Formats: sequence, structure tokens, C-alpha cells
Amino acid sequence: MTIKIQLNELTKRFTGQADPAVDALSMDIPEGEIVIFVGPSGCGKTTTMKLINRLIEPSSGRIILDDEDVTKVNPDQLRRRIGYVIQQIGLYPHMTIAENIATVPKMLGWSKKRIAERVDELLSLVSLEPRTFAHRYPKELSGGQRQRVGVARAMGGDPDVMLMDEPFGAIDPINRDRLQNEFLRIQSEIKKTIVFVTHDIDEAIKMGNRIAILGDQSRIQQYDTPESILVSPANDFVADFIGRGAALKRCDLSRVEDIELTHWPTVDESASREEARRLIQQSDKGAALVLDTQQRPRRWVGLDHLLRGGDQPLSEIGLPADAVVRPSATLGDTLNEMLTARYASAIVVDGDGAYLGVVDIESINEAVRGMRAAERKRLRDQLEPEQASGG
Ligand SMILES: Nc1ncnc2c1ncn2[C@@H]1O[C@H](COP(=O)(O)OP(=O)(O)OP(=O)(O)O)[C@@H](O)[C@H]1O
Repeated sequence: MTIKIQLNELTKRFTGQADPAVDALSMDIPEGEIVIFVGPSGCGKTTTMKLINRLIEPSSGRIILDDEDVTKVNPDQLRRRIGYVIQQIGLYPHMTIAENIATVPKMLGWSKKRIAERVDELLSLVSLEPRTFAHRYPKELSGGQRQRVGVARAMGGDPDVMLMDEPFGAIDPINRDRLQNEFLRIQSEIKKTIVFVTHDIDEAIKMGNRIAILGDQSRIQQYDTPESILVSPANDFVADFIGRGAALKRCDLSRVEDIELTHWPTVDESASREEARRLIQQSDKGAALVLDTQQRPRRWVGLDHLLRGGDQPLSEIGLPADAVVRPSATLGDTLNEMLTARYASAIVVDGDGAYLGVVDIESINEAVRGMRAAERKRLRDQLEPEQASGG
């Protein structure tokens, strides 16, 4: 892991303020990752961002970018290496979209041709058709479109680092979700180092490779991957901040393919009712899954259905085999399916629809226990070398 930005005892005291707004913040920001600052209102997130690009000058401490101390370099030059997106977007209203995006490339003295190409490229990247949007003014765009222009403009000079201060804060939930997904897609291609501020823990978990949960004066309460924060919050502050839904949120980070599936008795749809009954009675389950000739689940047949008499074939009794998921489904989505399913379980099938296994409450419980155990092991492994050297 290469460290892109290092903050070293970074402190900001505003004049006339008794306490520092940011107090001796030290952290490493890895290259190519999205690091999220999340914390309550007024804890110092925005101030910290502005310290990194020196829109606010630190009272003390140092900022190291690419192993170079940039605490004292020319701030204008520093800011050309760092893109900045703010919540109110801050597009220049009297400039067209193309001119807005061209701001930094112009300052960098790029040729007209190179700038025009870059503007087109960036508009396409954020899914705005250049011919339609390049010559409009900001007021002729929707909020979400303006937000995308904000992101495109911050990327104008192709900076390695982007600071994004609640970039999707003012956008309605549906468009917000879409912009987040689009942004993650773009990031998977461009792999910038991104510092992203939000006060929404769900956004932090979705967007972050790492999350820094900040308390007052930007004091780090925990700085770790979303998984680790959800499975083992470092203290009560973090636990309160991530809230009661932590186990459920953790489920959104795991996939069916990562867990052990449960196996229910399966029976061919041409088999006899007698055979189905024998299979169920031999198992510890109350039902069997009827599969067609291509192993695709068709029906759930329970003992009660079989005991009810009649001579319809297995394919015509029981209940439809609904709640079907693929291995790539998240456990969160799978839980959702399970809640509406007759047997409180979801059937897992491969790409051809053939039966692979079942996820039930017990498999989810088992998965959560496994995550906790893995987390405990990780913490032990972290502690041991320290104990060895300290002891
Ligand atoms: N220019 C300033 N002069 C004096 N105090 C300031 C200044 N800017 C911010 N502060 C104070 O510093 C603290 C941190 O503010 P900051 O804007 O960094 O918080 P934040 O975590 O980004 O909050 P929010 O989530 O509400 O945007 C606050 O107490 C704020 O009042």
C-alpha cells in the first residue's frame, strides 16, 4: 500500500476560538482509495478538507503529499494537484459548462485542442452528452446534472487527488443512489485518491474503502474498512454513530457466494410422492425442493402436502419455488427475499437457473458468527506483534 497523503499532527485554531477546530490530526491516506470522513455536524470535517488543500492554513502540523512536505509550498500550485468538489457545487454561473470544466486546464496552459478534448472526455465520463450540454449555462441544468459537472470540473486538470465535501448531499435519494453508483464506476476506471466527506453513515459504507469516524475537533474514533467498523466498533461513540442496523448493513457487504449454503432434500419432478415423503422423513427438514429435468427449482413440497392425499404429480402440488437469488446477490437483498418466502429461505441458482443450495436464517447466523470470529482473529493478529516487541 502506497501512502498518498500523510497528515501529521494537523491543527487549526481559528482566532477568538477557545478550542481548536481540528486538533493534532494524524492519518495516512492510501493511494487510489476512497477515504471517507464521517462525523457529527461541526466536528471539523470541512475544516480538515480545506487544510489538506490549504484553503485554510494550518496553525501547526504538516501535510505530506507524495512524500513531499507541501505545508509551505505555493497553495495555488498545490490546488492544481488536488481537485475539489463542494456541496453547493460552486459552478461559475456566467460561464458555459465547457468553460467551467476548462478552468484548471486553462490555468495549466493547455492548448485549445487539448482542452476541448478533455472537456468532451469528462462530460462523457459523467454521462452528459457533450453536444447537448457543453454550451449550456449552469442554470439550464438539473441539480444532479450540475453535481456531475462539479465532479467533471474537479477532474479537469487530471489531479491525482480529489477532495469531495458532501458532493451528493443536496440530491434526492433516488438520484443520489444513481450518482453514487456512477461515481463508483468512474472510480473503478480512474483510481484516484479521494477524500470524501459525508455525515451519512450509509453513504460512507457504500462509497468508502476506508472510513474515518471523527469526533469533536476531528479526533479519530476509528479508521478502518467498512467491514471492520461494522463488525467491531472501537468504542461507544462509533457504535452509536453506526446505529442499531449494523448487522443488517454488514449484510449488504457480503454476498451469497461467500457463505455456506444449506442443503434441503431435492427430488426430481417425475419422482413418486412416496419417494418425496421418504426423502423428507430422512432429513431434518419439513419439505423438499422439486427440480425439473434441468435441475431448476419448481416447487416446495412439504410433508403436509404429501399427506393430504390425491394423486397429482409432484410438479402440481405444494408451493411455487419463489425467492430465487444468484450467488452474486448481497445477503441484504437475500434477507429481503427470504422475508416474503413461504419457507423463510431463499433458493440459490447458477446462471442457468440450476439449483445450488438454500440460504436460510441459520446460514445467515452462521455467516455473521464467522465475520465476528474473523474480526477477532484480525484484531488478535494486530495486537500480537506489538505485544511481542513491547513485552
Ligand atoms: N472560519 C471560521 N472561523 C471560526 N470558526 C470556524 C470557522 N470555520 C469553522 N469554524 C468552526 O469549526 C468547527 C468545525 O467546523 P466544520 O465546518 O469543519 O465542521 P463540519 O464537521 O464540516 O460540520 P458540518 O457537518 O455541519 O458541515 C465548528 O465548530 C465551526 O463553528
